[in-house]
Amino acid sequence: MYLKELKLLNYRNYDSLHIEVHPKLNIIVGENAQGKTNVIEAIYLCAIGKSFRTNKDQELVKLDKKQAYIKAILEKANGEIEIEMKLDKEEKKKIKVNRIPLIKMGELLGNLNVVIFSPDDLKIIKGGPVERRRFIDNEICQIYPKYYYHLNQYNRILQQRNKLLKDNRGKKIDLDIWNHQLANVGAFIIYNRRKFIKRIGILAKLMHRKITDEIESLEIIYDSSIPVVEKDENNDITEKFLSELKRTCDEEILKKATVVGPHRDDLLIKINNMEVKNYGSQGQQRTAVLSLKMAELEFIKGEVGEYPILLLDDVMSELDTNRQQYLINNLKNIQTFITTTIIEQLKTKEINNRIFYVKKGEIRIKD
Ligand SMILES: Nc1ncnc2c1ncn2[C@@H]1O[C@H](COP(=O)(O)OP(=O)(O)OP(=O)(O)O)[C@@H](O)[C@H]1O
Repeated sequence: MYLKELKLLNYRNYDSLHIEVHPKLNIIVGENAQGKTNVIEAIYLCAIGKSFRTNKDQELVKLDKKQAYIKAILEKANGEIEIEMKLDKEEKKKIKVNRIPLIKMGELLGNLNVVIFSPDDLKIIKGGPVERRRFIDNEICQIYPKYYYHLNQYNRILQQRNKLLKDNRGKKIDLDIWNHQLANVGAFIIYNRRKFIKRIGILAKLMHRKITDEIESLEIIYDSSIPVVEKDENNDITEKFLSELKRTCDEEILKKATVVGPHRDDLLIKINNMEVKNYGSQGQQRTAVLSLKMAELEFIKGEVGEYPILLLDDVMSELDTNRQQYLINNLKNIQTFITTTIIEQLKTKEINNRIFYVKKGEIRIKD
């Protein structure tokens, strides 16, 4: 799949923008704070329905305006798709796909697939478990909308269950109905996360071996708070989840919160058997993220039959020449958007590309 056109009105620092983009490589160049990431963000928004920088839609609307509008036209194997989004400072955003208004946000997922790689992604390695859970959930939601609905449902049940634990101030309460609901939906989440991590883990291991000339072995393991084993199906996980809830009931009354479940799970990321978070050098941490991102591209291709669009926000300068070259060499069939402050750094001569020069929310094109 690839993006053909992007239109923005009153979006961030853009009054009005209409660009036709290159099916392969698009380089967005400009000094700091000119509007490069804003373009990437608008594309991401059309894929996921929310920004990767903020949860507040009103921040996306130009400061002195009430509404913003985004239109993206894409080409996919089975035809053209038009995604339109209206953002309002006072109302919920409205989305149309091929001119049909969407009723639920989840309906947007799967129309446009993207993989984003920005300096913030180092948080997948260095940040807390919440960052790693966010990474897994975002990826699975993109290709499996049913997961998105289950995740929302799990969070609602969890919130209500935690509220009951809080309101009861340390007294014993009967949570049986809640336990069954939580375990059922939670098992679906754990099952799918493990399946995803297993697949992406194999791909990332391959990528990492190639990038490091066979020197390093990358391993990614789903570390669940429920003692699941390889062969466990959904039902087995539900049973184990229920018995863990029983086992931890005194602890949760004391802590007034649910202490086991997918909301407490994590990922272990290891290089040559050592956790990268604690023992990896900066370079190893960056390479591990690069391997993960390359794996995501292949994973989505395997799932949906087409490569997603790759958004590289300000990461080229963070990679050494070898890593940059590896990345560029592997992008030949993938539409890519790169933001950079210095065009000279990019050695992309062998690939057809279009260069966009950004200055104060205006874009000039050079082919
Ligand atoms: N809602 C808004 N209304 C008007 N301007 C905005 C809004 N949100 C952000 N901006 C402006 O957009 C600019 C930042 O754009 P962007 O994040 O795309 O920068 P960039 O070119 O990627 O910069 P850098 O190289 O520093 O990452 C800033 O000048 C900021 O003031």
